[in-house]
Amino acid sequence: MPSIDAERAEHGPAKMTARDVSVYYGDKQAIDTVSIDVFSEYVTAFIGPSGCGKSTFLRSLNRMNDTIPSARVTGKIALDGEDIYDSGMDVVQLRARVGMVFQKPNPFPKSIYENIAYGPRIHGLADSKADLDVIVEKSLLRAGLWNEVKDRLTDTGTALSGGQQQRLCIARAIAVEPEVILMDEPCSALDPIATAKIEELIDDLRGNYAIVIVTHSMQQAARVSQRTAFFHLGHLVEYGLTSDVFTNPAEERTKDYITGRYG
Ligand SMILES: Nc1ncnc2c1ncn2[C@@H]1O[C@H](COP(=O)(O)OP(=O)(O)OP(=O)(O)O)[C@@H](O)[C@H]1O
Repeated sequence: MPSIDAERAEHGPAKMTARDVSVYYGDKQAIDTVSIDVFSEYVTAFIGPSGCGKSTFLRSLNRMNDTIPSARVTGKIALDGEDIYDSGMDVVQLRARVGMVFQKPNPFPKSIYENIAYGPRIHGLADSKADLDVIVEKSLLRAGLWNEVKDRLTDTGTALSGGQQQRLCIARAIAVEPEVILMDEPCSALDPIATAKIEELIDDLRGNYAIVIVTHSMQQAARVSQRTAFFHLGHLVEYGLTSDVFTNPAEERTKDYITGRYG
């Protein structure tokens, strides 16, 4: 496993750090004292058997768990060194900086244009309609969707194919200039061709963001990520270079999982 000091020397400080993070739903503990550093310009994959807490931990990184009344987070999570659970943290602003893409594409029931324009408008990123037009075009271009939708920007986003809807959701996240993009099984509702397009897109985007992806597919983790974190029963068992985790795991439990012994 590459040391965090080596990562810092290469990439500067971690974009996000979690220290001794535990997450509870009522009395039930779903995540147990997880510490991890996430770096810009990397795709970090969270893998592990169903129910091990991957999504729970992912959601704690932009306080999406706040929307679940029974959920409680302890420990410390920082973005650029700033505690995201501090009472002074603006959660709307945090979720723009740490964007999220969900398992099921969830465009707003509005036009393609409006799906992208909404965030930049409420975050004051555009002074004029012309500015907004530029943001919409740039975001759709970056998400690899512009050519497919440029002549139908007023059509409703929900009329697009599943893969296009997911790229629209990625464009929507990008439009508010995030630093981190969290993706919770972003391809699980898509066919193999749409999945391949999203994977290509993740690779294209990686240079500009810290990307964290939860995936059930070890092949996908191996294809898209440079770092892999293996979770089991709420614990972070192993975190390291994807190539090491898949070819030479340090922990027996990781080996059992990647060789298909459980999961
Ligand atoms: N809203 C919730 N209320 C109560 N318990 C929950 C809630 N969401 C998740 N859990 C529980 O927390 C544990 C971790 O769930 P989580 O969805 O984070 O795991 P996961 O690894 O992402 O699973 P999967 O791969 O199946 O999506 C599970 O035992 C689950 O039942």
